[in-house]
Amino acid sequence: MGFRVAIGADIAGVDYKEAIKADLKADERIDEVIDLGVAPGEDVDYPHVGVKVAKEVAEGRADRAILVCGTGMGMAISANKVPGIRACTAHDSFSVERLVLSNDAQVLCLGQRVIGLHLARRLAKEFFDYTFDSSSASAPKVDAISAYEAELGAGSGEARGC
Ligand SMILES: O=C[C@H](O)[C@H](O)COP(=O)(O)O
Repeated sequence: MGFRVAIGADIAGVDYKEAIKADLKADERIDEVIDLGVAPGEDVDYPHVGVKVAKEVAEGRADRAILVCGTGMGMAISANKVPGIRACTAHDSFSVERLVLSNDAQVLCLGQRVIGLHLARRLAKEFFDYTFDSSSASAPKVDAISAYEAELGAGSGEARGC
């Protein structure tokens, strides 16, 4: 079974998002591309798109996601607010490899104002070359991130009286 991929951008990233979406649709490793905006010409601030796309992954409707804004950084910061999400900007091949193999990240963030279109398209493609190995030496480190998230999440829930 192939990947279900959610994709999103703000107005500063929509051109790359459209190009990457077309590439993903032509990629035989990908079963479904879920475009959560923005549409060309539409202007929605990046946190709203980043969280919406991250929830698509966290709630199980997508396996991975790609987010594009001006730098990739605002999208990453926003997506990481969704529990269970590991998102980061990666603008070189080695970082994209380690993003999956070291960090088990589900979300790749790219900056349209930082890297060229051809590199962005190449990195988006490479993101699907890798699968995290849960028996690797990296796994306990990712587990530690999840444990901190659970501990801190439980604490804040209690503080809110949830
Ligand atoms: O990280 C934020 C993005 O780069 C966004 O596209 C632009 O944000 P700004 O308009 O606040 O610079």
